[in-house]
Amino acid sequence: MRYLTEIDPALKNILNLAKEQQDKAYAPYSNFKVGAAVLTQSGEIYLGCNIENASYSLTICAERVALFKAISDGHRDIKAIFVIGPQNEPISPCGACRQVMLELAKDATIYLSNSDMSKIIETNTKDLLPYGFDL
Ligand SMILES: O=c1ccn([C@H]2C[C@H](O)[C@@H](CO)O2)c(=O)[nH]1
Ligand SMILES: [Zn+2]
Repeated sequence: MRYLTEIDPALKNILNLAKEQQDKAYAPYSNFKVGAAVLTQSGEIYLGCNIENASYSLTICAERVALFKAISDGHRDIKAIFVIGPQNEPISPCGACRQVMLELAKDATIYLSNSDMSKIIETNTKDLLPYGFDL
């Protein structure tokens, strides 16, 4: 895990797409809008936002939406995941997302950004979930 103060321009473009996706978030309960992007090895990009529900626990996080879109399109080769939140510090994925990423994006590089992309953490699934459950 390391802190980046700048990011490769190609990656920054993808992070920007994730940022735009924050506007699409359906978050009337928390008003906490998160955007995500998933990059496949073949270069395709899938975007996601968080989608909440009046039955709060049914909420799904932005990164799982983006990842499930990629998986449901047949991709099993996830290269990178980008998540951007509304705070001044980089977003931190919840435990459920960490478990899902460990299974579906084992070898991905994960970029976690604050709202203005001035603080970005570069990490991976193992660092995010040491000793995670697997069969
Ligand atoms: O990494 C994260 C952390 C939180 N959320 C969402 C879930 C909920 O809608 C809102 C507040 O927790 O933010 C995400 O989408 N991704
Ligand atoms: Zn989550």
